[in-house]
Amino acid sequence: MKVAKFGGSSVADHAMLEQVASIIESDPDRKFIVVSAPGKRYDEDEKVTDLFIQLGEQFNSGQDYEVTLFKISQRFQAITDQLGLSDDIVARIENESRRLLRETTNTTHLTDGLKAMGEDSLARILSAYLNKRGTQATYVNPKDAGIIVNPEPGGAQILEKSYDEIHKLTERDGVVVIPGFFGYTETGVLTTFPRGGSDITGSIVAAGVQADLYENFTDVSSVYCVNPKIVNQPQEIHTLTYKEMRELSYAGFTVFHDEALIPAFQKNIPVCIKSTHDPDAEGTMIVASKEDLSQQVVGIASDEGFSSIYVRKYLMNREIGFGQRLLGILADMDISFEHAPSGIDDMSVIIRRDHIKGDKEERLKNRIKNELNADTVDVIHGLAMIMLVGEGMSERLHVASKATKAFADADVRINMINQGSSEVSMMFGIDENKVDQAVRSLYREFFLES
Ligand SMILES: Nc1ncnc2c1ncn2[C@@H]1O[C@H](COP(=O)(O)OP(=O)(O)O)[C@@H](O)[C@H]1O
Ligand SMILES: N[C@@H](CC(=O)OP(=O)(O)O)C(=O)O
Repeated sequence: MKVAKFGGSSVADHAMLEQVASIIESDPDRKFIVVSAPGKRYDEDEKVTDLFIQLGEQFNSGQDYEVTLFKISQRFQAITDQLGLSDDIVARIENESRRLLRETTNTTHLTDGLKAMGEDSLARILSAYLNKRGTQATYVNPKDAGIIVNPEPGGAQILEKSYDEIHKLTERDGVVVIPGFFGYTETGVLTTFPRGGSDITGSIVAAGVQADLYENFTDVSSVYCVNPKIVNQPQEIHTLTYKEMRELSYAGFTVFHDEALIPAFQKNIPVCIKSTHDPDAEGTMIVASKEDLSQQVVGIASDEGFSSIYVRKYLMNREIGFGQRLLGILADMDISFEHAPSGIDDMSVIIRRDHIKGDKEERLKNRIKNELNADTVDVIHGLAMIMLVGEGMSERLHVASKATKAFADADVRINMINQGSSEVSMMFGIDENKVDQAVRSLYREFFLES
């Protein structure tokens, strides 16, 4: 028994949905299907989820939102027309969106309600389409599926007790189609997972029904060792461990959500990343452990948009609790941090740039200066983090020397190195304008040179 999740790129238009239906029908084990909202059909296209977010923002700021609602309806209308389905589904999208706008007084609940409409509608469409083709299928709302989450709008996390409820889905006949990306709180409030969170739903369902395999269908035929948008046709990765994939996803491999590994991992369910365009290709398996650890680095991930808060205070080393108080200010201001390298009289905290938008940066600096009596507080923007990952990274010195050579070859200055507590990764901070040249050089060093 398998769970198959189809991402936004796999359900972007009617032709993709025809392909999705054939993939489902080609394997009777594909019983539980999780879908995203229609994604981009071409580079400049808009994702349906983004359109729904825009709709909510326009409504909240008193702007005209009719054009956006029309765009959304048209997008679904094109799909249902081409698949020969009734107009009811599209009428429902418009009516339900208007009802949400009219009746939802809480802004965050409204945003989540609208955001979920894309996957919810697509699941209804796919289920109707499968039935039209003669394949018995049922749309199951996440509430009926038992997906119960904590009340954190846009950042939901599954509650453990969901799994027993989800397991009851195995009693259902035919194919079960569940919209990804959202669940319900114990008090019945619709709450979405973080962006890209349909991967998380797929993993939760796989854990709940105790699937033999969680197949994640996307627009690439495997996970590559570097982002294919930076290196043309990089080497494919055939097998990864959960640990490796989680590090890589978190550090920039957007192909699979980093929070989607945990549910599958806890129940030891293997994950396979596969291409909707080429479903017979082997794909990438993500498993608990692998025997061959000869490869030191399996992947190089990169991500931009980081800032460093540099704090200097003479005799910081003698001041017990300084780090705790610094991080306490961040926690108090609801800012999460990524890394915190420190020296004798200095400490840097690396955060995501968008955590200190607007006047928050100035407020943060003032608090650090005043409350910690810091000599210097500087915020440096424009940083990128590059992460080398591999369970076989036992000789880390060797990896570090190869990496620093690659940075030097590419004429890229390293601002920060973090060997980290994780035994499987090594992180480098550099100028974000130099990411592509750095990644290409690292790729040459670790994957092309023998
Ligand atoms: N290392 C990588 N291997 C494969 N794809 C990657 C990698 N890093 C980033 N990506 C990007 O992830 C994309 C697939 O993820 P996403 O767009 O979220 O798909 P979906 O719509 O199926 O959820 C690919 O098109 C690719 O550009
Ligand atoms: N549609 C949601 C959730 C999701 O998982 O989408 P995708 O499969 O396109 O990454 C988003 O855009 O965030």
